[in-house]
Formats: sequence, C-alpha cells, structure tokens
Amino acid sequence: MRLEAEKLGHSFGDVVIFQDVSFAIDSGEMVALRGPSGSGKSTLLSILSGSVTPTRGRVIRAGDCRVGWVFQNPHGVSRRTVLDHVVLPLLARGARRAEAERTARGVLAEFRLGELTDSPFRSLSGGEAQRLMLARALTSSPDLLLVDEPTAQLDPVSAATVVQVLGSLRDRGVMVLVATHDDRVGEACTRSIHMGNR
Ligand SMILES: Nc1ncnc2c1ncn2[C@@H]1O[C@H](COP(=O)(O)OP(=O)(O)OP(=O)(O)O)[C@@H](O)[C@H]1O
Repeated sequence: MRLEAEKLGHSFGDVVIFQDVSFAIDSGEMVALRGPSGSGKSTLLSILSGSVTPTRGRVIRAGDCRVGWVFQNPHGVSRRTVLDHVVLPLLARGARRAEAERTARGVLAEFRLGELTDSPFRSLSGGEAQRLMLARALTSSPDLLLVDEPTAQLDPVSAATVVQVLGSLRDRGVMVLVATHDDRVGEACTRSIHMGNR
C-alpha cells in the first residue's frame, strides 16, 4: 500500500496555506508532519483523508485504502464504557457481540486499558482517552492512520505510551502520518515532512 501526495496546495479564500507539497508514504512507515502552528498540518490531514478537496494537486491512494483518523482531542461518549467504544465499531461492521467483545478485550489489553474496560469514558485521563481512540482506530484495520497531535497536553509517561502504541501500529504495516509539535514523537518517526514554506 502506498499513499502519494502530488504537488498539493491549499487556500482558504485568497489566503494560501501551503503549496507544492509532494511526498509518498509506504506501508510500515511512520512519518511526522512538522511545522509551526497554522502551517496547514490539520488541513493536509483532512485532504489526505478525503474530507477536504485540495485547491491544487492530487492524492493518489489505492481505492481500497482504509483510512483511520485520530483527532487532537479524544472524542468519546461520556456515559459509554471503554469496552463499548471499541465494540460498537466492530458491531457496525457486522461482527457478532461475543466475537466483538473478545476482539475488543484483546486490543484493550494490548493498549494497557484492560483494567478500565468497564469504566465510563468521562472517567479516563487524557492519556487513557487518547490510547482508547488509537485502540478504536486499530479495530477498523486501517491501511493509513492519520493522527493529529496525539501527545498534546499529555504527561511524559502517557506520551511515551502513545508513542509506543503508534510504533506498534507501524510495525503491523499501517502507514502512520502524525502531525506533531512534540520532538519525542518526531524522533520515533522514520522521517518528517516539513510544512511552513509558504
Ligand atoms: N475552514 C477554514 N476556513 C478558513 N481558514 C481555515 C479553515 N481551516 C483552517 N483555516 C486556517 O488555515 C490555517 C492552517 O490551519 P491548520 O489547522 O491546518 O494548521 P496547523 O498547522 O494544523 O496548526 P496547529 O499546529 O495550530 O494545529 C490556519 O491559519 C487556520 O486558521
């Protein structure tokens, strides 16, 4: 699997956010998207996900490329349990309840959330919630995972765990593109794409 960005550019009205951005990412690569605030990292992720059409250039990816997205602020349903957050997408994809729960429990244990399966989302710490979002993204078996600032507002220990989890996704052959200001995340990546040369 390969993702290619060819001479991408984007403007909002008359304001050029970035231009002439080209790169390719292959399966099993974890790439950092770096650049100052406002340089267009989140916008580029939206373009790569297909939810925003670039003003210029094009994105080339296989038609069956499954895209997962983990946002900067973990979005969960406050009353729902940790287990529910991982089980529901599996049920939506046609899994039976018992099978979905088995899969979900396995993934949660791997993400060090096994003790929290019955806790409501609202009781999670920032790091736990971020790991849960990554666990949920994993269950959709993405080929490409777009991650926006996963360690913002996390303490060093939680951030290190999130970095570890991202590395394990890469090791499973997922293409991981992570927008980040965090040098620890940058160092864990194979290389960086730099935004900001408008
Ligand atoms: N829908 C929109 N309409 C107009 N301007 C927008 C829109 N979305 C983003 N922008 C502007 O585009 C620029 C790039 O925003 P973006 O969120 O992509 O930057 P970023 O590099 O991800 O920033 P940060 O590091 O602060 O998250 C910013 O100046 C932002 O205000």
